[in-house]
Amino acid sequence: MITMEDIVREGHPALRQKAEELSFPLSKEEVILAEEMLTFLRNSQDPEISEKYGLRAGVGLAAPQLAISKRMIALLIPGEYEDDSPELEQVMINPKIISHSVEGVCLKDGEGCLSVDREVPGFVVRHSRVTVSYQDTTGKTYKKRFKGYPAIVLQHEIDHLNGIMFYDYIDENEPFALDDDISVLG
Ligand SMILES: OCN(O)CCCc1ccccc1
Ligand code: NI
Repeated sequence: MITMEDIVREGHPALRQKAEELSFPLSKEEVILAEEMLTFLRNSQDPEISEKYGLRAGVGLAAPQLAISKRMIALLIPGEYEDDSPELEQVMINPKIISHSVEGVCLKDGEGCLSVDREVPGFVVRHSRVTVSYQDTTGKTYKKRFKGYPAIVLQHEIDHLNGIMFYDYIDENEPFALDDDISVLG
């Protein structure tokens, strides 16, 4: 199972590389990796398992965070209430933002990252809405629109495939500076 030891931290070259597209059919190892990434997110959100294995809760994970420079991400965004089904539970292969809104959004409390063992305060302004094409592990292609928190998480993960970290967007001099047309979420 994937644990925190498998997640590389800032300074590791994989976090600053452009990851390679995967070709289909996926290898057995790649299919297993996809399942393991989603399982990590489920475990990280489970009070008992996360406590037992010392997992930081995550709603997304990108293969480069495992020092695997491949364009694969996993997303597990809980529903609004405890017993709801997840808002988004998906492994995306070769995800690509094919269009996005002009409007911007950011999370009121900023962002964090499993590969960053420190707080980096500041607003991370992202596209409010994105249209993403991706494939699932069988190679089936999808084109879907996302908004709100899922859109933010998705952009954070796709950034990892391009060697971008959330704090790259934070203005060092004015971390909480905001243009007045940016909506703040959360
Ligand atoms: O790359 C995944 N990861 O580091 C876990 C945190 C994901 C995440 C946290 C805050 C806002 C967007 C995305
Ligand atoms: Ni991250």
